[in-house]
Amino acid sequence: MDKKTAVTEGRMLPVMEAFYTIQGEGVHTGTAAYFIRLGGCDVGCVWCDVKDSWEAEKWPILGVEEIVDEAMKFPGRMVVITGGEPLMYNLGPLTSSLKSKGFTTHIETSGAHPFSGDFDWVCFSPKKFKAPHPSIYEVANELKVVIFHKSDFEFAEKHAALVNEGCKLLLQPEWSKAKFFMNDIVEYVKFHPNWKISLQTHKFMDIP
Ligand SMILES: C[S@@+](CC[C@H](N)C(=O)[O-])C[C@H]1O[C@@H](n2cnc3c(N)ncnc32)[C@H](O)[C@@H]1O
Ligand SMILES: Nc1nc2[nH]cc(C(=O)O)c2c(=O)[nH]1
Ligand code: SF4
Ligand SMILES: [Mg+2]
Repeated sequence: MDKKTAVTEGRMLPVMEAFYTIQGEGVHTGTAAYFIRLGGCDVGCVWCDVKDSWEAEKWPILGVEEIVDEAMKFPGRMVVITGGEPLMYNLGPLTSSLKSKGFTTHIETSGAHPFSGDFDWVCFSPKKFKAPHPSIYEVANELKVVIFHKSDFEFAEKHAALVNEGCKLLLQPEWSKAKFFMNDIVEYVKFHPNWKISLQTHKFMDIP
């Protein structure tokens, strides 16, 4: 079997790392989860906290069965597929295999590529560096906007107007600017109570 074709079809994927930890961000903060971090991203966020992931070629190409077998070794049944940008790949085979084994499937995505896969929870974090693909808006369960500049509040509202009504709205301080923007974010949420604050709690806990 040709590896390139298998990756195109989503039967094999470049895996940077996979680890069992606590979901540190967003609506499901505090829940035990197995993270699968796929290699490759073409979005190029200046403040990305996992720039090492960008080059897909650096990471081993693994078969979906092998990826799922590893996940099965841990007691938690929530899987978070992240990256890199996971929607660069066809996530159909990986998510259907995970769901057949009883996992709930979550994704962390910028939405910059067409949506694929069978997900129970979609966390959409749009970026100014590469516009989202229109397919993400109707499937997003959570809109999580990183605040790095004061103009990001307006950017957040622009995307909030495009997601479904039930979509949860969260503002997350960019890690290096968190102290600088914390007061602005707190005041924003106090006066726009349809938004909540998301913190990268795993960084405070010093866990992966
Ligand atoms: C590393 S990204 C990988 C998934 C996908 N590429 C994305 O951006 O959503 C995972 C999450 O971390 C957020 N993130 C990345 N760097 C960050 C930083 N320096 N401070 C706060 N959040 C950050 C992203 O916005 C995203 O919600
Ligand atoms: N603990 C933990 N929670 C996370 N939530 C989203 C993450 C990501 O990088 O996608 C992440 C991560 O890297 N670690
Ligand atoms: S889209 Fe995600 S992985 Fe890609 S550069 Fe931005 S934060 Fe990093
Ligand atoms: Mg992270």
